[in-house]
This record gives sequence, C-alpha cells and structure tokens, in this order.
Amino acid sequence: MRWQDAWAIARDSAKPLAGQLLPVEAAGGRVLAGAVRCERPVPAFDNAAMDGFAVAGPGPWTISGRVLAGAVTGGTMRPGSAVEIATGALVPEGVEAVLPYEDCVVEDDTVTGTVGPRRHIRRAGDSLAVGAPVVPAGRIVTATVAAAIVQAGVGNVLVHRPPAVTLLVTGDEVISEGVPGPGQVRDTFTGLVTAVAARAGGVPAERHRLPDDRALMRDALAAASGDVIVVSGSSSAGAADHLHELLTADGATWLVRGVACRPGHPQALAVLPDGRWVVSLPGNPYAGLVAALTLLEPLLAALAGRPAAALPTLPVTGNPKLMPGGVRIVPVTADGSLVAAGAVGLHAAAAADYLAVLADDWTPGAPAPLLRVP
Ligand SMILES: Nc1nc2c(c(=O)[nH]1)N[C@H]1C(S)=C(S)[C@@H](COP(=O)(O)OP(=O)(O)OC[C@H]3O[C@@H](n4cnc5c(N)ncnc54)[C@H](O)[C@@H]3O)O[C@H]1N2
Ligand code: MOO
Repeated sequence: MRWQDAWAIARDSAKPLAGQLLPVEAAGGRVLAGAVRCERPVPAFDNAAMDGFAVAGPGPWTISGRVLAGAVTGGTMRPGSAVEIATGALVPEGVEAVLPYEDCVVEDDTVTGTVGPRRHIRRAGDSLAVGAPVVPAGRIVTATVAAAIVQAGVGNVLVHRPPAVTLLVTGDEVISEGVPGPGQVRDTFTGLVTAVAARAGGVPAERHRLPDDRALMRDALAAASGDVIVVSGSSSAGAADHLHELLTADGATWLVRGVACRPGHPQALAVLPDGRWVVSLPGNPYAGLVAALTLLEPLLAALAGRPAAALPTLPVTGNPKLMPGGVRIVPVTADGSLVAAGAVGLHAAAAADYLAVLADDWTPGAPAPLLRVP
C-alpha cells in the first residue's frame, strides 16, 4: 500500500468516541463534541474601561464617593454628580461617561472636563451576547479556549472521550532498565509511544512487556483494555513474530498491512471484531517511530475527535537516497535541510524537527509532507 493511503486510512477510518460532559477545568486537551454558546454576557455588567471619574449629566460634577472593582453601588446617580471609579468597576445607574484622570481637573470635591466621543464604558454584552457562539465543535480545549469558555459563563462542556491506549512491548531481548547483556536492547518505544499518544489526545491504559511467546501474546491481546492496542515488534515474518498471524486468527480486519516506505514497511493497522484497534509498530526503533507517526497519531487524533487535517509541507533540501516505488522518510530540520545523508536511526531523528516523506520522484528543493518529531 502507498504510504499516503496508509496515513489517510488511519486518519479517516475511525469515528470520534462518544461525548461526555466535563467541568471545563477538567477538559484541557479534550476536543469539543459540540459548539459552546455564551451563557452570560461578556462583559456581564456595564463597567468602567478607564480609571477616572464616572459622571452623570453635564459638568462640573461634585464628587460623591468612590467605586472600586467588585463593589456594588445602590441607587441612581443624580445629574451633576461624579464618583471616582476604577477600571472594571460596575458603573452606577445614571452615569453617561467615564472621564479618565488625564482628561479631568479636580479641585476640592469638584471635577471638570469634557466628555468626548468615547464614553469609556464597556456595556454588558458588548463583546458577546447570551447565545452567541464562543467556540465551535472540534476545537481542542486549550488554555485560551478554556479561558474563553469560563469568561462566557459556561461551566460544563461536552467533549469526546479520549482514546485509551494499551502498549504491548514485545521481544525476548528487550529490557526496560539496566545495562543490556549480550543480545539484549533497552526499550526505546515506551516513551515515544506515550508521547505520540498524549500529543494526539490519547490517554495511557496498560503497559506490558511480553516475551516472544505465541500463547502469552494471544492472552495479552485478549485481555488488553482500551480503545487502541499498540504492539511494538513482532511485525515481521520471523519465527518469533506471532502478532499478525494471531490477529488474522482472531478475525481482525486489516486496514493497513505493509506500507511502501523505508523505513517502517512492516507496519500495520487492524480492527478486532470487538472494535478494538491494533497498531503494529516494527521493532527497529526508527521504523517504529515512523509507524507511530504514520498510523498511531492520525488514528488517535480521529478517535479523540480532532478534525482531519492535511500534513504541513516544506521544501526539503539535500541528497537522500530515494525508494523506487515508495517513499523514503528522512529526518530534516525546521528549515527543511536533511539532517545527514543516509542517516537512519533515532540519533538522526533526535537532531531533526520533522520527518519528511519523500516520494520517489522528489527532487531536491521540492516540498514534501512533514511528520513532527515527538
Ligand atoms: N525476512 C524478513 N525479515 C525482515 C523484514 C522482512 O520484510 N522480511 N523486515 C525487516 C524490517 S524492515 C523490520 S523494521 C523488522 C521488523 O521486525 P519486528 O517488528 O518483527 O521486530 P523484531 O524482529 O522483534 O525486532 C526488530 C529489531 O528491533 C529491535 N527492537 C524490538 N523492540 C524494541 C524496543 N522496544 N526497543 C528497542 N529496540 C527494539 C529488536 O531488538 C531488533 O533489533 O524486521 C526486519 N526483518
Ligand atoms: O521498517 Mo524496517 O527497519 O524498514 O526499517
């Protein structure tokens, strides 16, 4: 399968998970499942836009008191009177304008000045009326989105449930800590998958290490909780690679099985009959990273309810070896230059900002789609 098609299938095959109502303070990073409308006008009351004097009727005005932000004044001000007022303070009834200090002359208890065309009063609902749209569905609840929702007087928001991700790290030789003995390697997947999942709106469910044992893997697949099961290793054709055979035996539907890309060609995406998704990441660490960005990230983003988006592109320079009949995925810096010709390894990805997807007819300087390095 073409790399572009695999990526698009991962992005387009999953429906967003159901919505749940959460207090906006607890909804950070989730995606709005419905539009948010204003429930309280913004501003909520007429208030002073400047520090100065709130004046009623024509001047000069006699100062009758002071209103600071948060204070509530009763009664209507009489024409010819003024109160000293702070920015944000509730403007008393009867006030027509606020005169900023710099436009006033104060003598004893009298203020004089000229009310200009600007009244320096922010009227209730000036910025947002009740019922007006605040944030559309599909937006991630960022700090700014949350702040706008709070300001609009909305307490609870409908957000998509985040996809729960279980990670099965396979391989007899893979160890999670300590110094590897002969034939062993340290696990490089757990941190990467966790970061890619979090970035795409997923939440961690279970984490397990598995030896290359068919029965144990079958049991682990059967028992795995969550919406998405990510399996690192066991993607290929070796004697110890049981995953794909087990998935087929379990009646999985293959959406992607092998991709025309280097690295990462054995990656796969399947759905189990009970609806759980399985993402198969090739064991080679850089290939696994490519697969996590090609299949896992767009799948999770779709389940989390994020609107489908095209990949950014950037002109890429350098002379990498291309892959006839497929794409070569190379590390590049933010200005599009290749990190190192022929470099395939996490160290090259670590020096990069993006992985650029180069088609076989790509020429130096031509734009290429980008995957962001986690
Ligand atoms: N006959 C064939 N052999 C292979 C093919 C093929 O098409 N035909 N494809 C090769 C490619 S490309 C890749 S990539 C690997 C994929 O292999 P697996 O997904 O089955 O992974 P393993 O065999 O278990 O491991 C491969 C490699 O990666 C290391 N590894 C595994 N897990 C981790 C981890 N968590 N952290 C760090 N490193 C890990 C493992 O030690 C091996 O060195 O298959 C090729 N073979
Ligand atoms: O997916 Mo494999 O190591 O092409 O690198």
